[in-house]
Amino acid sequence: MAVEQEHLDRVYIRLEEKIHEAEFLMHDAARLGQVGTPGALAERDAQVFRAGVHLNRLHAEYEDFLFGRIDLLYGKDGKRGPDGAYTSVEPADDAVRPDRTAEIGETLHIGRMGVLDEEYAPLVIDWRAPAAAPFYRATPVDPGRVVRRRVIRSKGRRVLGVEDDLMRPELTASLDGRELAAVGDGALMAALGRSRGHTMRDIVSSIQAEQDLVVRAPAASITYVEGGPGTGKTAVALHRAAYLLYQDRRRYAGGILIVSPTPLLVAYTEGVLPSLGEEGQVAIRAVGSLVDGAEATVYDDPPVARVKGSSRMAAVLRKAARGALELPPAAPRGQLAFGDDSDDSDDETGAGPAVRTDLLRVVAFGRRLELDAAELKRIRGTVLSGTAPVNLLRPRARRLLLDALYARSGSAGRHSDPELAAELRSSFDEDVTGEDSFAAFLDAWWPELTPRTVLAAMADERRLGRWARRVLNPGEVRRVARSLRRVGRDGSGPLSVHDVALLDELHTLLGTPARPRKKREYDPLDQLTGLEELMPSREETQRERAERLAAERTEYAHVIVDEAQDVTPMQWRMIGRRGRHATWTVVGDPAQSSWPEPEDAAAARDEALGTRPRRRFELTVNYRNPAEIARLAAKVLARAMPGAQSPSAVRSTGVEPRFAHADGSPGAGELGAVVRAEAGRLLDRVDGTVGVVVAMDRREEAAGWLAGLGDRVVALGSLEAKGLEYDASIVVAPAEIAGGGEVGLRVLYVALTRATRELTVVTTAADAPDGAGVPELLRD
Ligand SMILES: Nc1ncnc2c1ncn2[C@@H]1O[C@H](COP(=O)(O)OP(=O)(O)OP(=O)(O)O)[C@@H](O)[C@H]1O
Repeated sequence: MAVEQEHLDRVYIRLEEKIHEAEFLMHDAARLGQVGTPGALAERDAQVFRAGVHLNRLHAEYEDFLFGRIDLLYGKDGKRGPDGAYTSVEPADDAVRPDRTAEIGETLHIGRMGVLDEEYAPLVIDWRAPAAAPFYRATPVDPGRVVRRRVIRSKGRRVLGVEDDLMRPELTASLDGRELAAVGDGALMAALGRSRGHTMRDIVSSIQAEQDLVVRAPAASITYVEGGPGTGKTAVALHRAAYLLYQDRRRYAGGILIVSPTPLLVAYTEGVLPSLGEEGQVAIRAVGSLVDGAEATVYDDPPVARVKGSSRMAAVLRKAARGALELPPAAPRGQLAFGDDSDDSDDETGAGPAVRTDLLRVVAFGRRLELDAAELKRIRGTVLSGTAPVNLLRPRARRLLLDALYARSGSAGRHSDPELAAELRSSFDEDVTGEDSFAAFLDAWWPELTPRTVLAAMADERRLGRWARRVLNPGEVRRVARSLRRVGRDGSGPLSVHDVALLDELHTLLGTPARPRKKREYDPLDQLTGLEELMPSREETQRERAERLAAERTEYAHVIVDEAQDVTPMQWRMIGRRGRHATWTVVGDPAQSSWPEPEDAAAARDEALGTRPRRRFELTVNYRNPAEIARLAAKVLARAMPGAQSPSAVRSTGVEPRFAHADGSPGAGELGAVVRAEAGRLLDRVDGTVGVVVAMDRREEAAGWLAGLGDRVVALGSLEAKGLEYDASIVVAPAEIAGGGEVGLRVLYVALTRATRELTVVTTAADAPDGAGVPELLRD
């Protein structure tokens, strides 16, 4: 420990120097700004940005900066990489002497960022650098050059402990003339046993070999990862984002999108790796928040979700996008820009006096001209025969209306000279389009449609029935229409996760019409130097800038999909549009899928991912659940997916899951009272969090049961539990969560695999517990 403490002291001295350097650069930049030439300003801007990023990174990674060390044999060749470390993976032929003794040729410390000393020798190697890979990859079976791997636990500037693993225990190796010793008994167990808080912790010090292969897989194609609960899929996906950014910052300046199933999981994982947030390249978004300005806040019932998520909806929406042109003019057709209703307050909402759309009447060249309903229908049909987005077809519709009016006017054949004819035509057009009635007609007859208004229009069952003819059955139409009443006539009401994917599809079908650019606020400085463009506004912090950059992006260079087994076909289409030119990492577990039609989803996924080659990986070890909990969960897995392999749990706590029964008797036997008592018990037994998982329709009730127990305990619906973890969990009424179907069993499997230490199952009569309290679903 003293040896590592000494090294850590040197590292922190160097870090402080680097922080001062970055601060100095920022001040220096401020002086540059006073010179005032555009060149100096641009340079200043870049310098401030770079120094700011660097400073942020130093501050963000400051805690527990150093966490590992490897002692290596001499390499095959003497080549060194840019970080000063030898590059060879294999030991030199004579590195091990015939008597099984060896000399340590190189010692590397691994940390959150690379740090060089004054002589440019590596003090710390960045965990994402190639030279750090052996720290994660080496195993006694395949040690490469690694003789000893050491995990260093520190808090701030103090080394708290070291844990060694010998990768070549058969060797007697020496370092600086002294024999290499091994201390402690493994770092992984220490990491796994720690209690959980409300946010996830990174695993940089203990990434395992099978996980490291995924983290560092080349990004040229699609990286496809499957693994059971707790195998580290989410953790690995996040570390992979950090790795990709480190490895090729320029390429991923195009952005990395991480799609997560719920806002709860986003909140849980967002802060894992500070280096992810720093330059706005990485956006972690819930699948219900992928469309700007739309935020899913409600859940659809499973039968509704099943229709809305199905790829059949794409056909319905195609019809709806076109059919919505025929909405009665009195219907609200706000000019809400897609996903942004903030800057259009002065626009019409269309609620004014109704304009007839079955007759166009104008006066041009002194004559009254009319197009009747049949003619208008023909014109609309011609325009819609194209495949372009509906809103972008409006100029064409306008042109065809003018053509038809011109033909009616009898002016068409008046001039044989083409130039004169063209002149006549253009003055005719001017005459017509200058009339308010023409503009009003066009607005009513070919309104600018927004995704929200079309979605709102689908709440009318008869109308939706027309649009969904031969695609949805009447029962499905009724259910979907009914659920959409929630979004209100103008579409501004609450949305479900599935509605958001529909909005995105509609956005594609409707298109965003070109708008005149918004005038910028007048700034006298603009005219002098173009300063506004060059300067990050002084009030905007690094973080805000990052968030703004992320928000403005609509396509990404790499897309990571977490919990991919739950992504519906319509969601795959939405996510696919954000990664048309991207490479992908897709992680999931079919055994945890709450989506009932896997084939439909697989087809949509393949469409989104395209034909790029896929590299498949499997994670096989459960790092979350102790064996006692994993064994119980495996029983549900056997019912949900007969023959599926459960991941093996790495540790055991000796504490078996507990069963408590609520028999419905007043007082202590009532469900709420039993759950509350069990929650209280678990809060006493663990230091960290307790999650109480209930069927979706019991969420509010459950929150009431736990009132006053503090913020270490939370109630959540079974679909919200996805991806989360707690020190202890209570699964309430398994039969209710499973709800009688195969999908429900998979949801129950998710619920049972959330705890890192203790699990309590509370049963009701519907669970038919046996003499030992074990419910039917959890018996062999
Ligand atoms: N190598 C590791 N070292 C330490 N902890 C790890 C390691 N791998 C995973 N873990 C921990 O195990 C837990 C489960 O990881 P994670 O949530 O990424 O699993 P998952 O496969 O996404 O699970 P689920 O399918 O249930 O969502 C987390 O607390 C994570 O930090």
